[in-house]
Amino acid sequence: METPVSLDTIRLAPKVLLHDHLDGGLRPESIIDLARAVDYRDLPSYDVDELGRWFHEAADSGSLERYLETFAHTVAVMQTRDALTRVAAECVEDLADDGVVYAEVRYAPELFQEGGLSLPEVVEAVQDGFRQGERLVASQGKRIRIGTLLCAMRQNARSAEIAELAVRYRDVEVVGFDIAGPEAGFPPTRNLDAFEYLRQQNAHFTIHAGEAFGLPSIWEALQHCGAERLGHGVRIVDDLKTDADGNVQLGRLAAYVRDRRIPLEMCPSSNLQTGAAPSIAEHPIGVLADLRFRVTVNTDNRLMSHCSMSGEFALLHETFGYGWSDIQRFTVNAMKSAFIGFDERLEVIETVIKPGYATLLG
Ligand SMILES: O=c1[nH]cnc2c1ncn2[C@H]1C[C@H](O)[C@@H](CO)O1
Ligand SMILES: [Zn+2]
Repeated sequence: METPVSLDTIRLAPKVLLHDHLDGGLRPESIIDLARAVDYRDLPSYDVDELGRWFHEAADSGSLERYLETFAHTVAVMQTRDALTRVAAECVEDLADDGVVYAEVRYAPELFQEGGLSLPEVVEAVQDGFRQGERLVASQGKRIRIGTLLCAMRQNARSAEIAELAVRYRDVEVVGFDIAGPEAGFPPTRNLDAFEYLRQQNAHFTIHAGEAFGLPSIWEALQHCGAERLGHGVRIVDDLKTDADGNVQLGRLAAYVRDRRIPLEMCPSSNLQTGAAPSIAEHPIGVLADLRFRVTVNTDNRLMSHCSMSGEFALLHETFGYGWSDIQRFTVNAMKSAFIGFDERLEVIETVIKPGYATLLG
């Protein structure tokens, strides 16, 4: 018998997450602990519930720039080796608790040097935390694997250095690179040398594009920079036209994205907060999934958007009526689009995802 789809049953389903920011997913209680440890006095509240609410409300601003301002507090308490390791380990535990079996978690190493850490020290502290978290989860009989993406911030000029760092740590689960931060005024083409280097090294990268800025940003990310995936990419809907008979026509860029199976890392709750989509019912994920773009579902920032993978799927189930076969398709799409090896992706699809959904489908 088919298991009914609900938040609780979605939590049991194996899920794959490609777009989650380490500094956007801290537990409010850990932020308070870490702030006390380093005597950081600027948190808006030292009460766990109130602080959680503050992040969600402050990020609910309708603007990417204001959304990003809330990261000042999480970044401030992540300036030591121990803090980075703890935050990374807790991230793994929280994702595994939610039924995530593979996740690519990203962060910008350049933001964590205020306490004197070198870039390699930052990366090693986070990798230690991910491995600790994976071991803990395995000892509880659950399975999760974490790949890391290193981000360079668009507004800084350190992308070449961060790209080199990603390549240096590629054999210890740093699986790719990204650029993040404010989109308007910082086109991805400012980082061409980094992308050129990554391509020469056969390394993988995704680019935040088409979130706060439209089609030109997506076009540049793909055709100038060579991005393999798009972070968000929601504005690709601007290249769809509905004709008089109600048929949707794809413009050249949208057709390219669909034909080449370019993965869209869509983050519904985050998009509502930054104003990239007006409401969940009008979120482009509906039409893009109908048109069979390679859509994936992601959290972006679990703290700021007060969300989880299971919560995002529950929201989509309520809004668009998606059932297990749709959730499985999004999950397989994500696993196919991961930056780990083909054989490793296949293994997760065949041994974890397909059997998991077969059980739920009954
Ligand atoms: O949705 C986003 N768009 C652009 N940048 C973002 C988004 N969410 C988080 N960031 C930024 C803030 C973090 O400090 C940085 C690295 O994780 O990435
Ligand atoms: Zn993001």
